[in-house]
Amino acid sequence: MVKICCIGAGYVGGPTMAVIALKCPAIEVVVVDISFARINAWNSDQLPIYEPGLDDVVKQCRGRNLFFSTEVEKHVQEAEIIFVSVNTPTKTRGLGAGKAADLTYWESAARMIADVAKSDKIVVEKSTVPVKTAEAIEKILTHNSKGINYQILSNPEFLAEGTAIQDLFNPDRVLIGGRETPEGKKAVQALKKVYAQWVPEDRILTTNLWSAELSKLAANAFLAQRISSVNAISALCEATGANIAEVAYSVGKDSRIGPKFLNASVGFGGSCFQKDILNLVYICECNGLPEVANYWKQVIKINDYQKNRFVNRVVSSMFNTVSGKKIAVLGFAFKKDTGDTRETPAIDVCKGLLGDKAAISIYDPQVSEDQIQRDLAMNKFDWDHPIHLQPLSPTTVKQVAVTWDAYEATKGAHGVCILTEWDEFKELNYQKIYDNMQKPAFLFDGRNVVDPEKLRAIGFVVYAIGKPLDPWLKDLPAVA
Ligand SMILES: NC(=O)c1ccc[n+]([C@@H]2O[C@H](COP(=O)([O-])OP(=O)(O)OC[C@H]3O[C@@H](n4cnc5c(N)ncnc54)[C@H](O)[C@@H]3O)[C@@H](O)[C@H]2O)c1
Ligand SMILES: O=c1ccn([C@@H]2O[C@H](COP(=O)(O)OP(=O)(O)O[C@H]3O[C@H](CO)[C@@H](O)[C@H](O)[C@H]3O)[C@@H](O)[C@H]2O)c(=O)[nH]1
Repeated sequence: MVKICCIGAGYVGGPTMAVIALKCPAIEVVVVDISFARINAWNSDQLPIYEPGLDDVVKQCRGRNLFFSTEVEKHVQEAEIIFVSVNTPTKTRGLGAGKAADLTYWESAARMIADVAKSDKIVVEKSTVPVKTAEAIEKILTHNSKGINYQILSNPEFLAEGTAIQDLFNPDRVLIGGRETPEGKKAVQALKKVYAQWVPEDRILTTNLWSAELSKLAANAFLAQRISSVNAISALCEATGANIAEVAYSVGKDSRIGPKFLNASVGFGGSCFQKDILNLVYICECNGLPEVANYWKQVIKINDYQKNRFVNRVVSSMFNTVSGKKIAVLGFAFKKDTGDTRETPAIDVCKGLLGDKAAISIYDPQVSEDQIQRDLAMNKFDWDHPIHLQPLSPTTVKQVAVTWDAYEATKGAHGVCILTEWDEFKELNYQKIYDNMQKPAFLFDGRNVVDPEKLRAIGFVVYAIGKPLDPWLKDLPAVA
């Protein structure tokens, strides 16, 4: 039986390996991690991540050909193919701080492989890494090789959270980059054979190593760029009376542009877009391409602008102060159908409101109070380190309450901010919410989930990103 080991049992390692195990019953897959808590959770009924469809896949193969273990070295030693899916956060200190990828976890995984391996290995980069990382990994492995042959492949992951299982079952493409030597080509074929169990051959792309590594960064940059483009236009819509939903629909009807990823929002979040663009910017700078670096930097600047703009809309609408006012925040995750809060725009919006001394009451169907408190107390970029290595929150943020019900969160509030597009927020009884709020009652929709006209008919003052402004907001500055 072919044996695969995956180092890193996170949002990528867990679901990808579960799907490989499901689709390839003849392969034994072991996912290993240094975090006992994570592995215990993978072995329990309460998986460590919330992802629609994941429970079912794990239940079908766990204990059959899918295993989760903390015995990292043992399973690395036994495997022929080793996926490395560890964190690659943005560096917080030293050279490239705030931009470059921190490869500490990757390097330590590579050194461990070199230490324990006794047979030839195919080492697969699953984490998102800077271009040329494979060269560095190759050096670590071959300098410590004891005569063992290593082939490094780049096989970046394109799944999105919330739809991971769907994306893995039916990927737009699987990308495999390898060395163009006979051994490199053989390794590419070995990995291709795994995916070919369920992915049509014409969707398995093979390239050289550097193209595969760069394609991942480029794909995320292009996706994020679309969101910043539509968000930039949303500001102009508000200034002119155009409606972003109509503009995005009309623009996306052009088959050269397409309709996806054109939803205006309070800003993009998630552990990938900002981190990967910063990484791309750093690589451009290191390669003497400042113009290219500046071009991509703008995608992040517009995202920051959009989050600030939202906070300023809230504060300026509410008589220029939210001090001591209760603001309900509906949704804290970075998108619907996930409990993940890494880089969620909700963190920046809440911090902005707290800066103006608001009292915040938060409800999210999948995010715990502990997580929210930790996120609001944490420093930038700390959230993408392995959970057990993150600093514990020193104190709780006092002006923040977390509730398990949208009606409780909004009771007695002066304003409501919708920051995640959970489906249940479309179905809330807004009349009931309005009746229990202070007046005038404000609603700020950062995800365009409600119908502003219906809510205005109830009595709310409504701000919705990129939509024609409420008369209340018309003469107020967009950016205070
Ligand atoms: N989250 C996504 O949707 C997504 C999608 C595509 C690619 N990626 C990329 O995949 C990589 C992993 O992302 P993630 O979201 O799964 O991160 P994660 O934090 O959820 O998981 C990473 C895991 O690796 C473990 N780990 C770190 N160092 C280790 C070591 N030396 N040995 C064993 N385990 C170790 C950590 O304990 C953690 O559980 C990142 O490079 C990310 O950019 C993420
Ligand atoms: O039209 C849109 C689409 C998305 N978003 C926001 O953008 C962020 C990212 O969303 P999404 O891309 O769906 O989720 P991720 O899980 O971050 O997935 C991205 O990042 C992954 C990690 O690299 C890649 O694998 C995926 O292909 C890529 O879509 C979220 O805050 C969304 O709310 C918008 O504001 N408007």
